[in-house]
Amino acid sequence: MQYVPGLAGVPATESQISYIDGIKGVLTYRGYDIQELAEYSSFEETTLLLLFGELPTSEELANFDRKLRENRRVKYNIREIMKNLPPTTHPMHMLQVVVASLASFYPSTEYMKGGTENQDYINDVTVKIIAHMGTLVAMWEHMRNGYDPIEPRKDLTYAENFLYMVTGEEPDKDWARLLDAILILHAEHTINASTFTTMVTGSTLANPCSVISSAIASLSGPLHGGANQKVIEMLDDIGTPDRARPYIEERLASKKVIWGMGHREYKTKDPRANILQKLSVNLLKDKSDKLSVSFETALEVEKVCEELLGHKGVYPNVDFYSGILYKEMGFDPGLFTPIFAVARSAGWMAHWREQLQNNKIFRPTQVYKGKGSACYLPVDQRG
Ligand SMILES: CC(=O)SCCNC(=O)CCNC(=O)[C@H](O)C(C)(C)COP(=O)(O)OP(=O)(O)OC[C@H]1O[C@@H](n2cnc3c(N)ncnc32)[C@H](O)[C@@H]1OP(=O)(O)O
Ligand SMILES: O=C([O-])CC(=O)C(=O)O
Repeated sequence: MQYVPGLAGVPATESQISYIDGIKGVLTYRGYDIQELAEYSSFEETTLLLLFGELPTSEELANFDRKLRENRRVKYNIREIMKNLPPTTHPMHMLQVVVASLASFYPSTEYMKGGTENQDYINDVTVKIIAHMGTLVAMWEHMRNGYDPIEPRKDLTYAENFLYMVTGEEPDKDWARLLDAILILHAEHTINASTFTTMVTGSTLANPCSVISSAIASLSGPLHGGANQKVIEMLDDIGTPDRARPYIEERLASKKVIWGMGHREYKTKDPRANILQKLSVNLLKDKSDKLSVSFETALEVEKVCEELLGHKGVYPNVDFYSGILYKEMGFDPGLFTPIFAVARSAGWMAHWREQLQNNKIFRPTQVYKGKGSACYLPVDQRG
């Protein structure tokens, strides 16, 4: 029996949701190329595609969109739970706690029987969780700064409402479209750590709110979704493009990772990093005729890393350019990973549902390396 660290290359499931070609740099959701979806689809439509496997008809889309809009508002008790968190709570920790607490309001006795026989509960809770994610992140942005949250609106798309709830201003259509594309790009990515967490927790038939809470915890780590905040901190630390090379060389010499670089599945540049880089250029050009210092520094970091790490197949991943976009859009760095979580809730729910269709509890084995047998000695007889 061979142990494979990190289960690298070990299939954990059979899935129909998304596909990666890590050599060619291709990502598809249900067969549709990510570039096309980012350009032409909406987060709402992409979510339906991920959940049900087909692009929806206009009636199906309108129906789903209406349900998402109707489920944006959170219960008073949830708001009270949030009020009692210290304002220093990182938005990812808030999200983990509050999404777990949703289980109190959406208990899962029927679904706990297993299988997918209670399809209404599964569909309702899917909408509830995805609709609530954006609301909770936007609410906390005000609450952690000592202000009352802004109520969600039903007349706006998911991305528009998120922008409105964070800024309190009428959402700019171009920025909402940009955020929509960002949400699509982050919505799904095969069996990454947080999706695997979803599947493991889901396989025990835990309440779906607990399932998604565990996925949020997994995404928060800096080796996974938490890297997007680390990237902007790193770029700020570097300061200017001319300081990139010595900074990278020093980090590599002390065996530290370069944030936003490298990926288990891609041995080339992540296709989403290419798209996010182009979106950054467009946004920056719209705002001024000069690129930002962060962006120039990022380009230099990418160049130096290609030279020093390219032979290991280490190139920019999805987290490398997203922070620059968020920064230009005026989001606080604490919001970067939560925005990722909002988007990824679509993929998590799709995998949770797929797991239930043919559930078998995850219970791998181990290669035991401990003592053969040990003889118990009472504490007063130990040397
Ligand atoms: C949304 C996401 O989760 S995307 C990933 C976000 N995470 C990051 O950006 C953190 C930085 N990146 C990393 O730590 C890694 O690349 C991971 C965790 C993403 C993938 O890890 P693994 O698939 O286990 O790759 P592994 O660590 O084996 O890397 C292979 C080689 O490349 C090197 N390498 C990989 N990523 C990096 C990096 N970011 N900086 C420096 N060296 C790196 C490793 O040191 C290793 O070198 P070695 O063969 O000489 O020992
Ligand atoms: O796939 C992974 O390992 C990490 C991830 O979630 C992504 O890149 O979107």
